[in-house]
Amino acid sequence: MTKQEIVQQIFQKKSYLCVGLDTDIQKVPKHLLEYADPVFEFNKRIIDATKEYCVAYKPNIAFYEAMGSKGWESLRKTLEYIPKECFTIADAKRGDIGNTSGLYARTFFDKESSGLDFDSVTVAPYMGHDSILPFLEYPGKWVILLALTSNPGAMDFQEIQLPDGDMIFEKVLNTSKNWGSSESLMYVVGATRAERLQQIRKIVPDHFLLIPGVGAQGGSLADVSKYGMNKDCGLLVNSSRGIIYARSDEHFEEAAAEEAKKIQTEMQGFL
Ligand SMILES: O=C(O)c1cc(=O)[nH]c(=O)n1[C@@H]1O[C@H](COP(=O)(O)O)[C@@H](O)[C@H]1O
Repeated sequence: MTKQEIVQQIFQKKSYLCVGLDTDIQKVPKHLLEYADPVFEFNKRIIDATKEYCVAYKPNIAFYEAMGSKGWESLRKTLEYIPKECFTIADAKRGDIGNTSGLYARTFFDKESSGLDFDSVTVAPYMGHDSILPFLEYPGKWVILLALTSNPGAMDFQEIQLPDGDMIFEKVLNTSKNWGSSESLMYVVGATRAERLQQIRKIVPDHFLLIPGVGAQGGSLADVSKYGMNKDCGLLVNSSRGIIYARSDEHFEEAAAEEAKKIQTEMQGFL
């Protein structure tokens, strides 16, 4: 999917919401457990309930991998079910030596090989350019590189100041921004780190940012939008648990729709 198509969808739907499909079999409402594939049944209902309010879906691969081959099949069916206009993110946080990264890229981007055809994959920057470039060889696909993450452990490395004055997350942005372009590379910045967004926008004014951490992790949509938005919007803000587990009984779809709509309405005001 092209940047222009993403931007068009954002302004059409007046939303930059990404719904995180972090589907935990232990949290799937009981009445769905009688189906052959409860994870897919849950996702299908969540997608139907939220597709009007969001522009992207992000299944976190851990939830599917943990279920073995059954989980991969639920993931494949879920990806097929997501409406074509929605941007899809494989949140896999991959990255390895070049030839291995090539296989990870094939896993998420090459339908003939794996059955999966995501628009993008999250990648860790630690191993450097040759771990990222194999993902960028797929035309029309995106790498979403971790820059400043939402978790407390982000402080362990990402904000260490280097002798040239850059913090490590700034070095990641400065070094990687020319590996691809703003048409193929996005960055992850946690919503809990909104105070850094102005600084980040000085380095990557045009790139899209994937911002997880509103909802369950307590990040502020208002702050993220105020400091992170650019002329194209430039933001995809993710909420997973806050939407998909808004209720855990047979009314979970209505509750998910309500939560997604609430966020979309707020977003409309910021666009
Ligand atoms: O790459 C991510 O999506 C990610 C990066 C980050 O810094 N923090 C973060 O929470 N995430 C992911 O975003 C989702 C957040 O889920 P909720 O906290 O339930 O909304 C999870 O799938 C996380 O793995």
